[in-house]
Amino acid sequence: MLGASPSATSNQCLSKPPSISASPRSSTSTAKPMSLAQLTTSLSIPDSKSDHFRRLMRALVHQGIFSTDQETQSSYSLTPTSQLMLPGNSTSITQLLRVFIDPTTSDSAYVLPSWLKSSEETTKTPFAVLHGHEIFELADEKPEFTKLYNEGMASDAGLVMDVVMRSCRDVFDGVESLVDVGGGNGTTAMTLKKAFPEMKCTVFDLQHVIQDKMEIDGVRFVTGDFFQSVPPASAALLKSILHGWSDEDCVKILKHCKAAIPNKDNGGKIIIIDMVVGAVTDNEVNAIETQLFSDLLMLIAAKGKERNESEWRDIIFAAGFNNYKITPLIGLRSVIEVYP
Ligand SMILES: C[S@@+](CC[C@H](N)C(=O)[O-])C[C@H]1O[C@@H](n2cnc3c(N)ncnc32)[C@H](O)[C@@H]1O
Ligand SMILES: O=c1cc(-c2ccc(O)c(O)c2)oc2c(O)c(O)ccc12
Repeated sequence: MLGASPSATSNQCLSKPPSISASPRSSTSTAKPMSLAQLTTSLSIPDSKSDHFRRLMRALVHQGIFSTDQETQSSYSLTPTSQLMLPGNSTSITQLLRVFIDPTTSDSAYVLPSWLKSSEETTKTPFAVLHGHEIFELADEKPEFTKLYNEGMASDAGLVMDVVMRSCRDVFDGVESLVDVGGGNGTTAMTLKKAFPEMKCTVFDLQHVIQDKMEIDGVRFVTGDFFQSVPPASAALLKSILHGWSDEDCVKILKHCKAAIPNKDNGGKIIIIDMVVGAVTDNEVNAIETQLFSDLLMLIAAKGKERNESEWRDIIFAAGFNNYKITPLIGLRSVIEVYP
């Protein structure tokens, strides 16, 4: 994928054509469409491979990664999709895409056929069958992959929190303190702290993710295990957590979150940011298809699943909550506010 390739960073003049405005962050750069010759030169592709490269671009145009003028097909521009892959941008998801295409993740898919047929491998994911460890247990053996994974999740947080802050920041209004459960490197909590300076923000995650961080930009870091307990706060945030766990595990995590927040009369709430399969705001066919592929990723790399509303309702009520409200965001995710 050109935009995601480290060698494509010289491709800067493809950034942000003025005609394309669907980037989540509006751009001030003046990007121009590029001809095939300009592209092959800047990507160091020899003339002998120019036509091979043109065929790759043709397929990427068909996929919506680039656009081209219909008549001459002589120049290529970025689309909203490829704008999300530009390096050095706080809403770039290049690092997340690198996690998906890394052989550590993608090779697990090849285990799926034998895994499905085996009655023994019900407690391990295809990922663990291949690597001997689940994804969060690889820090010692594959530190490079764990680093990539944590950076990938942070890049997802950069994009999704940008959308959340633009479309439903009121979800966080009046929240005095918040614990970001499984909050990774703190990207989400830092975005919230910037937007709500009065909010006391805590990131809660495993030792190997947080290491010796104590406090950064007013955000506190606490090490622990959400299957044991969750630090107290007025609200608990679960972003891209529950999709990675079985219904039983989700109920356990949600119960620990419920114990961490004030009761019904005192205004506690849980804020879940995850996919609700079928709850999409636009371009339904593509969005649902991508949600279903994300569900397959959860099948190979995690013990979880992407849930539809009825599946979310079941785990929310099983954990003892009384009420919830779903707000779909642009893209694939929804915000689910959950009340005791
Ligand atoms: C898919 S990532 C999501 C990270 C972050 N919430 C985000 O959306 O960018 C899942 C996170 O859960 C953390 N995690 C996994 N198991 C955990 C546990 N038992 N207790 C606390 N955190 C855990 C992982 O280390 C990782 O940071
Ligand atoms: O490989 C994974 C990928 C993701 C993931 C996160 C945010 C996204 O936007 C997304 O599209 C995928 O989440 C995981 C997870 O939550 C696990 O527990 C285990 C593995 C994964």
